[in-house]
Amino acid sequence: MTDARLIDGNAFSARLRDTIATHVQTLRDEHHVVPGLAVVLVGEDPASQVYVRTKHKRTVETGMKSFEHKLPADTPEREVLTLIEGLNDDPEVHGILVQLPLPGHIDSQKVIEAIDPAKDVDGFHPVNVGRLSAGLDAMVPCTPLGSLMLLKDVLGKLDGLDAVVVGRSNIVGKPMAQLLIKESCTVTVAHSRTRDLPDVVRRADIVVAAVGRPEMIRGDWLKPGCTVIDVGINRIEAADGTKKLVGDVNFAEAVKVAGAITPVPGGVGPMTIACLLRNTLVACARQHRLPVPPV
Ligand SMILES: Nc1nc(=O)c2c([nH]1)NC[C@@H]1CN(c3ccc(C(=O)N[C@@H](CCC(=O)O)C(=O)O)cc3)C=[N+]21
Ligand SMILES: [Mg+2]
Repeated sequence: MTDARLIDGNAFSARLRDTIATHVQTLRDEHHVVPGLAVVLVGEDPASQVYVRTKHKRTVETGMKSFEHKLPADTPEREVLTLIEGLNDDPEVHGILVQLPLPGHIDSQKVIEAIDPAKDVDGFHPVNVGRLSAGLDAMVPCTPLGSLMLLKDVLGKLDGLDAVVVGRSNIVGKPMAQLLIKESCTVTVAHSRTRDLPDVVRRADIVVAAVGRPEMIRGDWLKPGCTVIDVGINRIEAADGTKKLVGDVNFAEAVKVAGAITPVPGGVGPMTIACLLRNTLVACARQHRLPVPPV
């Protein structure tokens, strides 16, 4: 069999960012409104610093305003909550993202619930979680939204397909399952306690891997021709001592069996950031009661 088609998240996200930039320009020219995204980073986690820098760069490139708030690791929880209250009230800020994970002394759920649901571009606030599960207009979490865009690009209509989501996190697994249900897939959510996981995965036309375990999903777990979305981003040490980035899927094996697969890096990661910009644009249009651009 020929190798799987590579799903190019870099190229897809670049096109999406171009489309978003066009709508940002229109908002500016016709309505004198500039979408603004505030990113809050607490502490100095090196991976988080890289992500926040990339988000800032992409936000500015797209023509939006970027407001970065970098706080020391020992910032008291109440100071973070006060900052969020200020951002909620700031008319220049349409989207608020608090980079996770937060330091251990801060209750992440409390911080998430302090964000105005209309500005919750991560889609983590319980109001947005509930709205998504009820099939209402919601801010949809960026990684699942980007994953769905890639799936629709590869497969067209998804209805009737068997989808297995491996991982049940609030950030990826659960919202991914909601989106796939909405697309009329038959959805299974597997996790660490699932029995006979390889057999469960083998039934899937669509596999979404979001477990955070490097290369856990093996090639012989896959139905030939299936579509694999690898959400994992794991930094591991290769045999020769160098650091490398791998997903939750054993790519070398999976590429021989799957019909299409996302690489790591260059798959879902860049889609997450493009969807963050998309959500900020949508949030801005809604807050100004303007038509929501079709992105
Ligand atoms: N409130 C919050 N919202 C998030 O959306 C959020 C978060 N916290 N905490 C951390 C995770 C992770 N995340 C990524 C974003 C971009 C890439 C990305 O651009 N990856 C590139 C480069 C990877 C690299 O070189 O490190 C790629 O996969 O090709 C990856 C991961 C957003 N997250
Ligand atoms: Mg915590």
